[in-house]
Amino acid sequence: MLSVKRLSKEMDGRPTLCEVSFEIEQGSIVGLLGRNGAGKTTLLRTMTGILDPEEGCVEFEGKDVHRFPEYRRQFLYVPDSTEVFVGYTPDEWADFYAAIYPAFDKAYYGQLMERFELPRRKKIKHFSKGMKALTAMIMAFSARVRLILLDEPTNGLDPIVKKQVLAYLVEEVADTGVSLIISSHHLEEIERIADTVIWLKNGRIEEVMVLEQLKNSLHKLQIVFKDEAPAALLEMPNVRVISKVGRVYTVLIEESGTDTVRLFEVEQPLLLEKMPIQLEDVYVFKLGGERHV
Ligand SMILES: Nc1ncnc2c1ncn2[C@@H]1O[C@H](COP(=O)(O)OP(=O)(O)OP(=O)(O)O)[C@@H](O)[C@H]1O
Repeated sequence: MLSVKRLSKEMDGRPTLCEVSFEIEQGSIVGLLGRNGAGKTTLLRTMTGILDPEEGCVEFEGKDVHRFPEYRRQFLYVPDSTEVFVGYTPDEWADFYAAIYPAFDKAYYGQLMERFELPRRKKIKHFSKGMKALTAMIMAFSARVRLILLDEPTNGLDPIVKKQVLAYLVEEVADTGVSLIISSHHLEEIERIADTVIWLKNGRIEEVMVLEQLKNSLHKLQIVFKDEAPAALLEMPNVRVISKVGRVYTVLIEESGTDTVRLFEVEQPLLLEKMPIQLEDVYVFKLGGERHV
């Protein structure tokens, strides 16, 4: 549906995005992860046409969105702040979007505002941070676009509102087939909802991971050996020891079957427990140790 092709962008003369390429399929949720300054916002702003790339392009169903701006009406960028709209009421914001996005669904907008108990005629500047974030998302989903780009949508939200927002995002994707790209620093949030994760580092894609596929090819074991730990097993190329606390080893094993896991069982350890795989484990295994974004 959307292809980002070798996108490069400079900010203030400094390379900020370098040859970034990936695809987004209909109905998918893509997590965009990276540390502060990795280039996430610049990528989202370049994808939506707010910024022009130096090199490369963004194609929506084969059309270059920088050359054919009308295709940008098929997607919508939700920045991490709603400052632009603080002087508006939600109803005025909805009118503004309805003028830009031809499929804006006013009835749906009304339903969602009611569901989340948000006032429609109060100025946004009097809203709390959580209310502002929810309103921005409601506007985006009411626009009935094909792709929504969310820049740190859960930033500053309390845990209850955060949970509500994440559940709502998944529900929208399931109901409408809209695609989402969500930038975040939070592995644990993204892993709950994304099907693909893109790691951005210094403006470059470090890794694109299809989560289900990866989680199925990785095993995590907690093991306590009877005697000496078998070095030959722990040093196998598809095995990585991620921690050793006393005699307790936590290891990751990459394989689609269970042959290596069996080799550990043959050792008859005192304890061998299979643990659930988390996105952080995938990151540690693939990218080696740098655990925090
Ligand atoms: N308007 C701008 N003018 C100059 N440099 C900029 C501008 N916007 C971003 N940059 C630079 O581009 C780099 C990437 O910034 P960007 O905001 O895209 O990163 P990010 O991954 O979204 O970071 P964060 O997680 O902190 O929001 C940074 O080095 C930043 O200083």
